[in-house]
Amino acid sequence: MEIFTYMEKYDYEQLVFCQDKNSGLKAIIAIHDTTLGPALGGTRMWTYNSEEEAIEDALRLAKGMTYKNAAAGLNLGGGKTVIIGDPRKDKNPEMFRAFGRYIQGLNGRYITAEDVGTTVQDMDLIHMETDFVTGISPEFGSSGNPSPITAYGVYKGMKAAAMEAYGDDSLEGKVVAVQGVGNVAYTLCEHLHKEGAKLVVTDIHKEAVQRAVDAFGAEAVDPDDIYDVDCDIYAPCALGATINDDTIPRLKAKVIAGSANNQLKSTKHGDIIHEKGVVYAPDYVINSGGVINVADELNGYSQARAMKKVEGIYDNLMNVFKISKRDNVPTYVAADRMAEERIQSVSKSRNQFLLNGHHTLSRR
Ligand SMILES: NC(=O)c1ccc[n+]([C@@H]2O[C@H](COP(=O)([O-])OP(=O)(O)OC[C@H]3O[C@@H](n4cnc5c(N)ncnc54)[C@H](O)[C@@H]3O)[C@@H](O)[C@H]2O)c1
Ligand SMILES: CC(C)C[C@H](N)C(=O)O
Repeated sequence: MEIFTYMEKYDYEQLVFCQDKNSGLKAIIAIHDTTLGPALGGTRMWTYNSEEEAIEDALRLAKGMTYKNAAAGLNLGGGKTVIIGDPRKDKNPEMFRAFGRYIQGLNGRYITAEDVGTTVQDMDLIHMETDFVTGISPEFGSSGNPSPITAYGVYKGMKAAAMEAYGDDSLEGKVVAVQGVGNVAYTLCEHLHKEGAKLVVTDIHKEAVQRAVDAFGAEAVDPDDIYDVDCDIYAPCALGATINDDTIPRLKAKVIAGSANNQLKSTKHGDIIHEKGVVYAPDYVINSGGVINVADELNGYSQARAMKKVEGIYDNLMNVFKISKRDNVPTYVAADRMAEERIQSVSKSRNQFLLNGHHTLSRR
C-alpha cells in the first residue's frame, strides 16, 4: 500500500506508529479528521495477518469514526487505534501504559476508548498515563463499559429499520441472525429475547455461543452458516466486510442491522443490497450509542443526558431512510451526506480568522 497516496485520497491528517520493545506494544493510531473537534475512537486489539492489514484497518475505522461522530451530532473528529496482538494471550499492563504515554504525546488530538479486544481494565491502565481516555472505571467519574449502551442503541436502530421494512417496529416473532456474540451482541440478544424475537447465533468461540444458547434459548449455527439462515434480520456484530460478493447472494434477510463497524466490503455492496430492496441501517449510525455515551464524559458524565441522545438513534435512522427515499440513493450514501454536510458547514465557519485569546501584536 502506498500510504501517503491512500491518506491523500481520503484526506487523513495523521498516522502514528507506536513501538515498545519491553512490553511488545505495536500500535497504530490513525487520525482522520479533526474539523469538528478532537478525534475520539476506540482501541482495537487483534491478530492481523500482516502490518499492512493492520494499517488499513486503523485507517478505515478512523474514517468511520469521523462520520459516526458527525452523524451523531457530536463535536468530535474521528480516529482509531489498532494494537497488533492476540487479546487473549499478548496483553500486559506495561503495554497499555506505554500506549497511554503515546496518547499523552498527542496532547488531546486523540482520545481513546474500548473496541474489539480491549476492556475497561485496559483503559484504566492507559489512564495511569493520560487523561485522554474514556470508558474507564466508573469510580473515576467515567461512564464505564460502553458496550451495553451500544447494544441498546443497536436495538433501537433495529426497531427503526423494522419500521421501514415492515411498517411496524415490533421485533416480536422476528428471526434475527446474530454474527458474533461478544460484548455488544450479548446485551443486544438480551433486549431482543425480552421482546420475543427468535435468535440464531454464531461465534468463532464456542463458549460465547453457549452463553447465548443457555440464556436466551438461541439456536446455534457454525460461523460460515450464518449467511444462509432463513431470517428476517441479519445482525453483523463481529468484524467488518461481511456484506460482500460471496455473502449477498446467500443473505435472505430484508433488514441488515448490527453493531459491527465497516460492514460493507466496499460501497458497491451498499448499492447492490439497495437494489435488492434490503433495508440497511448504516453501521456508523446504528452503532453510535457507545461513542455518544463516552463522549458525554467530556461534559462531566450524566447517564440520563447520554441515554436521551442514544434514544435519538431511532429518529436519526428514520431521517437516513427519508433522505434515501427522497434522493433515491442507498442508505449508506444518505448517511454520508448527513455527516458530510455537518463537517462542511463547520469547516466553512472555521475559515473565519480567530485570535483565540492571543493578540498577535503582543509578541513584538
Ligand atoms: N463495544 C462497543 O461499544 C462498540 C461500539 C461501536 C461498534 N462496535 C463494533 O461492534 C463489533 C463488536 O464489538 P464488541 O465490543 O462486542 O467486540 P467483542 O470482541 O466483544 O465481540 C466480537 C465477537 O465476534 C466474534 N467473532 C469474530 N470474528 C467472527 C467471525 N468471523 N464469525 C463469528 N464471530 C466472530 C468474536 O469471537 C467475539 O465474540 C465490532 O465490530 C466493534 O468495532 C463496538
Ligand atoms: C466507544 C467508542 C469510542 C468506540 C467504539 N468501539 C466504536 O466503534 O464506536
